[in-house]
Amino acid sequence: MQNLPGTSQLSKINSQVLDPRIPNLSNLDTGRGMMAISDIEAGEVIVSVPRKFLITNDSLTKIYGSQHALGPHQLLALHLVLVSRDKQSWWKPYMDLLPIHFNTMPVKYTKVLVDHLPTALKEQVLQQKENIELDYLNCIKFLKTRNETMIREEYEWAWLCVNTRCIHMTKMDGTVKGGNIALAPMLDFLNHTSEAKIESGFNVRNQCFEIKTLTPYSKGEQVYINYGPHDNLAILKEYGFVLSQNSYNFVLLDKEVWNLYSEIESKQESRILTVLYRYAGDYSIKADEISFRLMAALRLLALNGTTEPGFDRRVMDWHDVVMGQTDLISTDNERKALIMLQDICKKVSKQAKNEIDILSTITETHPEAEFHPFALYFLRQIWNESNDIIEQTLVYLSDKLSRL
Ligand SMILES: C[S@@+](CC[C@H](N)C(=O)[O-])C[C@H]1O[C@@H](n2cnc3c(N)ncnc32)[C@H](O)[C@@H]1O
Repeated sequence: MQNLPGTSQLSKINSQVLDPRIPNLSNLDTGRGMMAISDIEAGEVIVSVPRKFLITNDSLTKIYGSQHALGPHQLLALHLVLVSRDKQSWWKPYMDLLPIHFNTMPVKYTKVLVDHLPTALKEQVLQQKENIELDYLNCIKFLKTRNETMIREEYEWAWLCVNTRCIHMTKMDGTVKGGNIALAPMLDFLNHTSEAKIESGFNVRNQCFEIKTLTPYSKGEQVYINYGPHDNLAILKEYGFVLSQNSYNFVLLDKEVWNLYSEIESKQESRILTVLYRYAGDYSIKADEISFRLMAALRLLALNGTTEPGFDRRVMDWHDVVMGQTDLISTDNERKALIMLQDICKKVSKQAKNEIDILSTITETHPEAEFHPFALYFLRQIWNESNDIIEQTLVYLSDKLSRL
């Protein structure tokens, strides 16, 4: 990949092409990326894109006017579709460098793989698909006013370009918070690691969008930015890849905990849910952590029956633990809560192992199915990571129970 002449003021980073057709499933396969061409110190600005090269909502309003109901993501995607049709466009060198497919993103998976996405991810992916469709229909309405049209595939490609490459415009001096999304050519060739520490924003003094690295790099190393504190499920959904090591990974156990609630609450009135109120949902485990909310919910579920005498007293004890005034409600309650979690983990581990087995033979059981090899690799990794977290939690639980 060549630097786009004049589109950025890159000083010490250059770009490198890795052929996307050659499957290389190693940690380093990030597609195209930026490389340090000399040592870079912490605190240096690594990329600086002048305002006139940013594709922002403001710049698009100058082209398309403001008499439309399109949001920034919708309009940026529509703009990419229209510009990609213009073979004489000044932006052609940039357009030619945009990805040609997004087949590693779950939203593009065929049913054979979608059926094996973790439930929470599957729901989010279906929602993303619906968002793309709604945005497409809105843009079609707008195009009709200009006697133009476009096909779904064109728009989906452009929508995903924006999703995976946009920046959030905030001023570097912090005067404007929230900001807006925009495309910043060249800067969007920087890949992600969770180790990278950066500061970014629009510098009002020089009218450039800048990224400053707080991590030093040596000549020849790939330079990274940080897309945010995302676990691999979120990275896969939004960007179509996974990190080989990701300390943000977690397993969500909401469905399993709600099942326990419904078993209890179907027999009695919903007193537990009333008590739970601020701790409802978001029950997760990480490799070395059981979330506070999850333990709070399980301890409540482990209180003896809501209709049995003394329930209100026991709920007060539960409140004391939640407020950090005491560690345990009682040894019996703690044991019950941990055993509940152990049962949940065993069930979820069985499901994860089953998915890993199915995915390991899916190319033989579904020879007709078409999918990108990375898509299958990423999906297997997601399940393996979940299983590792669950197994580590099971080891922790059995140790903890043996010492209670
Ligand atoms: C902003 S673009 C970065 C440039 C991109 N590599 C390219 O070739 O155009 C974001 C995309 O880069 C890829 N990517 C970024 N960081 C990555 C990483 N650590 N590992 C693998 N792919 C990565 C993903 O495909 C993601 O959707």
